[in-house]
Amino acid sequence: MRVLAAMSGGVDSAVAAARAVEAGHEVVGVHLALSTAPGTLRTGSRGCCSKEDAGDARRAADVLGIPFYVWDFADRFKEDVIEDFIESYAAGETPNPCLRCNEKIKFAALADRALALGFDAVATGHYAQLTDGVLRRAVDADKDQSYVLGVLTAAQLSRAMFPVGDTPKPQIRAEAAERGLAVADKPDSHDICFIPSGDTRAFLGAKIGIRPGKIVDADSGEELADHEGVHGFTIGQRKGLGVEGPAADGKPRYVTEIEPETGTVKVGSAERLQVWSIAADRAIWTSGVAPTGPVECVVQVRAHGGLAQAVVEATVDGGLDVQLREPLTGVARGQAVVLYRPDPAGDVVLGSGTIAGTGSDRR
Ligand SMILES: Nc1ncnc2c1ncn2[C@@H]1O[C@H](COP(=O)(O)OP(=O)(O)OP(=O)(O)O)[C@@H](O)[C@H]1O
Repeated sequence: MRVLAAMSGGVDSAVAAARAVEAGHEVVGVHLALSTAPGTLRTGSRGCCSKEDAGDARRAADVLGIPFYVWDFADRFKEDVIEDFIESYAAGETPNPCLRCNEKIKFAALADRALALGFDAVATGHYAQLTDGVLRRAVDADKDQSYVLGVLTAAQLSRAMFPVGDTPKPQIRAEAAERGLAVADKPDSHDICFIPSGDTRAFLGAKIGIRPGKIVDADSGEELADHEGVHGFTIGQRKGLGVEGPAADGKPRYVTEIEPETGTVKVGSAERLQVWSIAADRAIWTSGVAPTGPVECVVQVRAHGGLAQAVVEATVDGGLDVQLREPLTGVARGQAVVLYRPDPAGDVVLGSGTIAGTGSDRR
C-alpha cells in the first residue's frame, strides 16, 4: 500500500511511520504546518505548530529513509478547529478540539489530499486499534485516544492506520531509541496544541473579549457574583467561580448550567450535576449503519473518565437518545458522547454524537 504518515515531530508518529515502512508499505512522511505564525510560537515545549516540531519530524523521516514534505494546513485548521473552538465556548459549550481536528483535518482535508495523490491510507501515532474497520481502545489504557477518534465515519476509518495502538507507550519509546530516532525521549504533548501557555481562559478572553453576566444560585436564584463571559466556565467546574465561600448548606458549589443567551451561569450542589439522559446530535456509527432499535452500550462523555452503562437509540433527525443506567456528572454540551460495546473488554467503538442537552430525570 501507499501510506502517508502524518508526522507531528513526536515519538508516537515517528514510530508509527517506522512500523508502516517495516510492514512493507511505500511510506511518505508529511508534517502539517497548523499555525499561521509558527515563528512566534514557543521553543522547548511540545505542540502541533512549532518549527522545532517540523524539524524533528524531518529528521525522523531522514532516519527512516522516506520522502518528507511539510503541508500548510494553517488556514483550514484555523477555520475548522480554532474558530469552531472559540464559537463553541462562546455558545456556552465545552468543545474538544482534538476531536474536531481528527474529524475535519487529519482524516478529512489531509486524507482527501492523500487519496487524490494516490495514497491508500493515512497512518498516525494515535493510540487506538483498528482491524477490519473495527475501532478499539488502545492496549495502553492511559494513552488510549479512541474517544477522540470516535467521530470518524466508516469511510474515514477505512483509510486510517494506527500502528502504535497495540503497544504500551514505554515500549514505543524504547523502540524509538532502538531505531535511532532522536525523538525517543521527547516529552509528550499536553493540553491544547494551539494554546501553548495552557491558559484556555486567557486565550478565550483575548479572542472573545468581555461579555459580562451573572453567577446565580441554582436553587434560590440569588445573584452571587459578576463574570466576564460564559466562555470562562464549564459544567462541573468548582474552582475559579469568583463566588465567596460554600453554599448556605456548607456544600461546595459547582457550575450546573450555562445559559449563553442571558450570560447566566448557575451554580449549585453536586447532586444538581447528576445526569440520567443525554440528547446528542450528529450521530456517527462506525459500522456506517444506524441501528433500528435500542442498543446497550457503555458511553464515555469526556476524554478521560465519565463512563456509564446506557441504552442508546438513533433518532429520526440523525441524533442519539441516551438513557443512562447510572448517573453521570460533568456532562457538558459540545463534548462527544462516544459509544462502546458493553462486553467485558468494553473496547469496541460503536459510534458517537455531539452532546446537545442533558436531562436529570431517570426514565
Ligand atoms: N502537526 C502535525 N503534522 C502531522 N501529523 C500530526 C501533527 N499533529 C498531530 N499529528 C498526527 O496526529 C497524531 C495524534 O496527535 P497528538 O497530538 O495526539 O499526538 P501525540 O500524542 O503528541 O503523538 P506524537 O508523539 O506523534 O506527537 C500524531 O501521532 C500524528 O500522527
